[in-house]
Amino acid sequence: MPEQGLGTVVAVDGPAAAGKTTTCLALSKSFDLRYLESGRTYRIIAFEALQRDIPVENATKVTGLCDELITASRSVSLLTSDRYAQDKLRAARVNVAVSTVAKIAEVRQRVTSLIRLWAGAQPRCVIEGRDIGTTIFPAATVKFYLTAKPEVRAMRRVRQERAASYEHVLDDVVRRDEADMSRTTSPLVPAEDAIRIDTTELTVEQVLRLMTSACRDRGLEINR
Ligand SMILES: Nc1ncnc2c1ncn2[C@@H]1O[C@H](COP(=O)(O)OP(=O)(O)O)[C@@H](O)[C@H]1O
Ligand SMILES: Nc1ccn([C@H]2C[C@H](O)[C@@H](COP(=O)(O)OP(=O)(O)O)O2)c(=O)n1
Repeated sequence: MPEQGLGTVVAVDGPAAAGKTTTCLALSKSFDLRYLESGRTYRIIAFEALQRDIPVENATKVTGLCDELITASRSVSLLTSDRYAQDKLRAARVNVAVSTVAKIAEVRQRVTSLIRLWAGAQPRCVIEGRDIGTTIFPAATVKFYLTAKPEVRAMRRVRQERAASYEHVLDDVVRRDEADMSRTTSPLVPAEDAIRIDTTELTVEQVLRLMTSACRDRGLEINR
């Protein structure tokens, strides 16, 4: 059982620009939790595939690349590698390629193992992604599923990345929602026991109040 002996895990899942990173970083400070952005690893694999002209549809080649990256970074370090600039991992072409990479079951298995290994070494952590509360840590201490209307999420991302075109960002958000929710392996769905928060009409502070209160109810001790 991968979850045996695990410390506190707060799982935060949901679609793009629902507010996962913002709230995870705040919870990480408030409750002294180590933070992991799991989507970054899928982005690194997609980015490297594009750099090396590996077709992202080729599951065998992408899985081979994934193994190579894991070996080169000595296992879990791939998850937290600072070799990759944020703007490169968030480029439009990576946004497109990452959905295909994230569908590959063998890649998901490897990333899942890395995340479990990483979390096993942390006394307390908060992890954001798409399948943290469903597949990776079904027995997480607290699970959140954040969402918001696609139009609102796209507008947030436009402001965040100073993107030129709202239409392009909305198309990407809707396309990734569809890809993440419809894939066979670990699709994006709320865990049955996740606390669902629709952030469409809530401020970050309001969302954080709900999340903080739920964490305290589950026995997490606040830092400050
Ligand atoms: N409830 C909210 N209201 C307004 N803006 C928000 C809210 N939650 C997040 N944001 C903003 O939306 C953008 C995307 O949020 P982020 O936390 O990166 O989303 P995710 O990690 O789910 O992709 C950021 O600029 C963030 O400040
Ligand atoms: N646990 C995860 C995390 C991300 N993914 C995939 C699906 C997502 O569209 C991409 C990118 O995730 P990321 O969290 O960086 O995306 P956003 O910041 O929410 O836009 O990776 C996944 O399949 N499983």
